[in-house]
Amino acid sequence: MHTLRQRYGSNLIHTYAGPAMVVINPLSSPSMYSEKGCRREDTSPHIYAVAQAAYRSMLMGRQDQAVVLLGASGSGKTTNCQHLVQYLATIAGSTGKVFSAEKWQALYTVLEAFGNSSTSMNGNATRFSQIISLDFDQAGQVASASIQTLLLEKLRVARRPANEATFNVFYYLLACSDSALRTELHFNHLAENNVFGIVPLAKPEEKQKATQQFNKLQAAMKVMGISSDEQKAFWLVLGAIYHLGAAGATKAGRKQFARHEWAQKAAYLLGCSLEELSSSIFKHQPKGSLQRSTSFRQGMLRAQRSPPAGPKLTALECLEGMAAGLYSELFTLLISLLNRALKSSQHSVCSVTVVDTPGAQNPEVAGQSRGATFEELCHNYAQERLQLLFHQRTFAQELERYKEVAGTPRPPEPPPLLFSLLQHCQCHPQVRSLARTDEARGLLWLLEEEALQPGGSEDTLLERLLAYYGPQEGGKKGHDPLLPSDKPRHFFLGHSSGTNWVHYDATGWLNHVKHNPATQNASMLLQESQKKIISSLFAGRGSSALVLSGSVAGLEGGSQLALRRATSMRKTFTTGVAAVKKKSLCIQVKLQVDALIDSIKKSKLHFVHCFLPKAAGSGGDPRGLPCRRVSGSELELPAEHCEPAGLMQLDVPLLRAQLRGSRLLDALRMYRQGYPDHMVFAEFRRRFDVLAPHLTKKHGRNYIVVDEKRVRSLAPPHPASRTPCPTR
Ligand SMILES: Nc1ncnc2c1ncn2[C@@H]1O[C@H](COP(=O)(O)OP(=O)(O)OP(=O)(O)O)[C@@H](O)[C@H]1O
Repeated sequence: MHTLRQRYGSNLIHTYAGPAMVVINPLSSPSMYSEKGCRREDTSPHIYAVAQAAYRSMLMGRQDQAVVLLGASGSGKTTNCQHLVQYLATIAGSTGKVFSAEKWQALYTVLEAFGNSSTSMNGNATRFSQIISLDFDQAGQVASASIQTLLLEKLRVARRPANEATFNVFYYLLACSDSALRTELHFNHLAENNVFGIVPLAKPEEKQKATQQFNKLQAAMKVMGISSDEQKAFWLVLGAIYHLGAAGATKAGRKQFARHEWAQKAAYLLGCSLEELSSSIFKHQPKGSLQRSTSFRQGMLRAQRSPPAGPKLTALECLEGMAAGLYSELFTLLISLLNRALKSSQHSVCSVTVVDTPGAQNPEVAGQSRGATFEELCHNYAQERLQLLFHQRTFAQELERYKEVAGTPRPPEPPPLLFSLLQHCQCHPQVRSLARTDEARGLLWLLEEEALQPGGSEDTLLERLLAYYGPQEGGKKGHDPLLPSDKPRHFFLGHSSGTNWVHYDATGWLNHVKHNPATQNASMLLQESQKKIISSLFAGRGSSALVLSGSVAGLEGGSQLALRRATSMRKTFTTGVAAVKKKSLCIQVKLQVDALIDSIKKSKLHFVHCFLPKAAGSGGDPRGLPCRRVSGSELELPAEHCEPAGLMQLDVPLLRAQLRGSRLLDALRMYRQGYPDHMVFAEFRRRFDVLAPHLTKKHGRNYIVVDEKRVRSLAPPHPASRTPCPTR
């Protein structure tokens, strides 16, 4: 370890913690870990070491492996994933050399363009969950690969929190320097207003960078085998979404476009008439004058027969639904084209899967005064479920083992997780009615019920939620996972075992989760396009099993192993609750996370915890922060290598909260009792003591005692102590 630090400077503060690993900075050279078969204890704790451990375990046991990355938004999960995949591909090599480093780089360039955007917590945040699987042959070489994506934040294309951006690709396209393409997309004259907030970058240097990014994206798509005609189809649909935003929608009276000239451009790019476009967005039904294909008309008739329940959607919500639908279709197509480039007919025996989801979201950590959105709730829910998986593998299974070892003290059970509050439903899905009951259902279920109830509102939703899970009279203080806020339709949820209190704003959630027919009509519009380059790409997609309720992409299955994974995911969507409720948007969120968990739970799991060293601050780009990552040597190097101000950049309470929320100390206690490996523990303590030197003291040689009272007093304040709660 010492040698590595001398060679690579400011890179290492990773440590093993029993079955999991902490990574605060992943940058290092693959050559350090170049031997395929190194044992874990021979290598320094590092993201490459995780990759190597998974690879080695797969080779030795012929068992599928999965690496799951956990942590807050901006803590470096995606960056670590990229290092991990690139490293695996490099050390394993590939059959017939079909997977070059250039190909992996191209894959990530394309994914980042279409799936990332700048948020208050991360200047390049991933807005979808991805499962990347590398399938290996008998000789341990990469034979094939595949990607599945879920939980795409598709509404971001039309609506998002103030000061946040839409998907990167829009800025790249708006800055493209190809004049023929600009003319074709009607980009020579841009609108002054855009209801989706899609506007070109203002600063010349940003514009120039976006132009370069667009060229890079085109090159990457080419590397991934996406032809220029296929690329053109992408630009046309993205251009149409931009023009729909410029067209806007009426605020009152008849639902229609506010500016028809821009809607006309959108219709032209999509290859349909203005009337067809307007009908599919606002009327959801055909007019007698629609002359086109019967299937288009039949689809509209289907929509007419099953009108959405509850209060009507506004014209703007219909328009947003169409934009989100178009983008979701485009993203699904993209993933399927990427899989086309990754698949091969080579026989594979085992796989290593890497799971990257958007990190835990908390606008307050980024200095934002707004409440968190429904999308942020979904990402936090996925993080809670992955944490639960960590909990099950780290604690539940270990506790079982302890029971078998006589005389071994039983380690404390960690506190319950929040996830049950979010998804809980006790009754059988087949017989569950949608009528309100006194049953303590989870937030996602309650949200769905209230959205379908006449008179349902965010207020009734919160009333019920607080009645089931809020503070009770005589209940233990400080143990409630849910707290009321003094702002209407706001509430607090204590994520990560109460170490990350998120203030949510439920305003508009009911309409948000309502069935929006315009979103579904998007796929039909693309399939029926008069532009062949569009219709040929999308034709047949709606009826095929490529998309599950528009939520999971990449289920084509190129290899045998990929087919197996796809089958497992499909099963999640067709059995139990899913069979009855897969059309419900709220339940879909749960099903998507179920599918994600199901796809990896049979594998041997490796967890990587990534920590954010410092909050992004008030709306700033975290990449611009001077001391972006904590590194071992920043903490330990002599003064000439380490600016004292650098140390001041560490947000120690934030780091402590993440450390507690990750349950790593619990895991360590368990690990110490189960596997007394003095070296590992001593190393962990040496590195992390700096975060809480006064919280730990040594008993005997190597036993850690955490003063829980003191830890609690140093943790971020409980929201109840900051906000007066009138209902308490
Ligand atoms: N070790 C590192 N050193 C310096 N910068 C880093 C490091 N790791 C990541 N970054 C930068 O920090 C930013 C956030 O990283 P990344 O996008 O990987 O985080 P994330 O956890 O995946 O976030 P999200 O959950 O929002 O997608 C990126 O711009 C990345 O370039």
